[in-house]
Amino acid sequence: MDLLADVSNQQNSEPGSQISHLALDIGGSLIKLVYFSRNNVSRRDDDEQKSRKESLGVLQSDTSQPVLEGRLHFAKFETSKINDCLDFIHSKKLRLGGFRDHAAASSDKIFIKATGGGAYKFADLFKEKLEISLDKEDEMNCLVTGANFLLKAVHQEAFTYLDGQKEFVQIDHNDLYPYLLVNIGSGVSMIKVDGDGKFERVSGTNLGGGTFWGLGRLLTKCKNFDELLELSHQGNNRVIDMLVGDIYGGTDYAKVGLSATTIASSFGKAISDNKELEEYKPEDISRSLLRMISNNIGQISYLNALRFGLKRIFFAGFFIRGHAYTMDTISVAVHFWSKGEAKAMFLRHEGFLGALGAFMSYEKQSLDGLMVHKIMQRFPISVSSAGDKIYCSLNSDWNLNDDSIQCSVYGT
Ligand SMILES: Nc1ncnc2c1ncn2[C@@H]1O[C@H](COP(=O)(O)OP(=O)(O)OP(=O)(O)O)[C@@H](O)[C@H]1O
Ligand SMILES: CC(C)(CO)[C@@H](O)C(=O)NCCC(=O)O
Repeated sequence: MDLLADVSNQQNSEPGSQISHLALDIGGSLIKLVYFSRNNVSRRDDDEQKSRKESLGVLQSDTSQPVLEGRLHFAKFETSKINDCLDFIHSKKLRLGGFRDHAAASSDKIFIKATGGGAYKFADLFKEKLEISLDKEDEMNCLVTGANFLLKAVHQEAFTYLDGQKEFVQIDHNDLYPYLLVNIGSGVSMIKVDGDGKFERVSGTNLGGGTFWGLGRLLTKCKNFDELLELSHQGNNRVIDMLVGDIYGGTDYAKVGLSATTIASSFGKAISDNKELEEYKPEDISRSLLRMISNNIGQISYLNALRFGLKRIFFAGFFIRGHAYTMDTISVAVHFWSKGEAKAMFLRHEGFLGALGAFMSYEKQSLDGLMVHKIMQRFPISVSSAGDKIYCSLNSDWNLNDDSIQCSVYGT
């Protein structure tokens, strides 16, 4: 099996770099891409590498030399604009990140790892437009692989968010499992994770990110997702939501633990307001909608955690978008229903779990003659069983936008 980048000297759009290992996650709303572009390492760069290695905290006794350096890139496209994605792959020559399977009947075929429903739906399109065959990886398996990798390999990956306070969670590798992974994409999957490759999709809900964006677009005329999310900042959900206090004449229903400000019925005020849609502010609609979806997901997640006795729930998926109000609502729902027993946690690289999982599935294939068994940030990882390591240093905020991280590969 050859990685195309190993056998080709073709240029790509970044001078001095070569693409290897492109992986795709083609979902109902978004296509996510992860790819590695490497720079050739020359002797001249030795000093720079040494200082980088030191800054990454590689042990002084580790005398290994960097074998290659490069960047791990992340990009996303709306699935409805798949042609933009195909153009991107073409223009950046990302197809070089595929591989040829010599064991297969026609060894001239180029394969790219792909997951998500679109790996099936758009397989013919990729063949027709880019002459690429998609090597399909199971979506849930990729999500779990991506989540386990991030939780184990990336420092300050998981955090809690409550009352506007973000707090990073120290992950104990020996005490990570079991946990509930809630991936909020177009729809929502809830997966009980018991170990590496050990998981079960225990539940899901069709009220997910697609519902928020779809209903929000119809009700507010917003043109893009971020605009809708932005609107929710300025909105007041109490204008449309019917609160316990609205029903109980301003008082709590204390006997069953419901405060006057608890939402009794999302959008319930619209029943009796006698107002037309145009009379509601789009920002109030957006806020109510965001609260409704987030609350519901938080509640179902908690119920599933309860069902299996899980204390930790990790939320991921591009719906979250690192958005304060979304995370706060989910956290409050989990806290409220579990009476503080269960903990909602979020992942900095929320949207790329599936794509990273597909990317990791290349790991048994050669990269520059090496076997790459782990991609890891310096922190706080043990030596990989195969010996070869990639250290990644993260730049500060790449979870929110398309970005890349610096990686160095050190053979041992
Ligand atoms: N720029 C954007 N355009 C569209 N949706 C966005 C955008 N940014 C965030 N979202 C939200 O993220 C959701 C998609 O998340 P994600 O990419 O994790 O799922 P998906 O893989 O497309 O869906 P599924 O796994 O259900 O097939 C959208 O439904 C929307 O709520
Ligand atoms: C169908 C998938 C798995 C596609 O990613 C996702 O959109 C989802 O989990 N939807 C929810 C389906 C349900 O369990 O009701």
